[in-house]
Amino acid sequence: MNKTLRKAVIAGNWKMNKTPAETTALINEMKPLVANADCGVIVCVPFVDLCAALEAAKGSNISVGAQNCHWEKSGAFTGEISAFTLKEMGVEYVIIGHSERRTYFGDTDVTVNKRVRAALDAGLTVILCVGEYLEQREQGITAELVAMQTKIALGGVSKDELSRIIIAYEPVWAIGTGRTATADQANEVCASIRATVAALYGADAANALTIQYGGSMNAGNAAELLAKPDVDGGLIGGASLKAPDFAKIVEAASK
Ligand SMILES: O=C[C@H](O)COP(=O)(O)O
Repeated sequence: MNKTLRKAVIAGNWKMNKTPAETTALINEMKPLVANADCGVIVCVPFVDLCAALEAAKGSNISVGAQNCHWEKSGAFTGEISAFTLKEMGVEYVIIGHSERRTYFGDTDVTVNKRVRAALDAGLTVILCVGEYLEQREQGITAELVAMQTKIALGGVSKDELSRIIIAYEPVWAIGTGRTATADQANEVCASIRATVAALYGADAANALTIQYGGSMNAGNAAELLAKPDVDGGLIGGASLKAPDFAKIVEAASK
């Protein structure tokens, strides 16, 4: 697989952090620090911060994403937000299937697939998260599990639409724990995801797919992880909330 065909993408997942005013301040701090990036730069902010983020990011190389979307266009779904609403606002990306959604809010492989479908229909680009729990890694079923998550999530997604999919491999045991997968572990699973996608869509499509690693990636370990042949970027939680740290990861991805 030829990594040079793919541009790295660094996405910050702010999770449930930052108010609108804090969003404006953080993006304004980030803008000059990432202005020369030679990689995609995305910030995925809470729904209520999207307006502030879009306004602050205007004219910069920072793109804005949401952290979830519902699969229906509209209707009686209290507390949910549709992909079409996000698109109309000017949002370009949406994270779907994050393990925190799967663990705390009942997202399943099936609803992840429905959300992916809706996001693509609305014209968004999806950051699709897959990954295993520690027990599953210890059982030796990581590759199978991640392949299954990937296959179900991509059900009904065409080869053309795959160009609007980024997959983020996030081992659940490495999220917010400070315990990072080794670069070899991250690369091994990213490569297995690419093989799954190759079996579904062919080698060319798989070779063009951006596959990120997420799970305690930070300014100190990013370069080693990003140097691996199948790791094409990062989905960053904690370290994306500090502009200098996020900028260092972006710099590591730009080399
Ligand atoms: O979406 C981001 C991941 O959950 C990683 O979070 P973290 O960098 O805080 O471990």
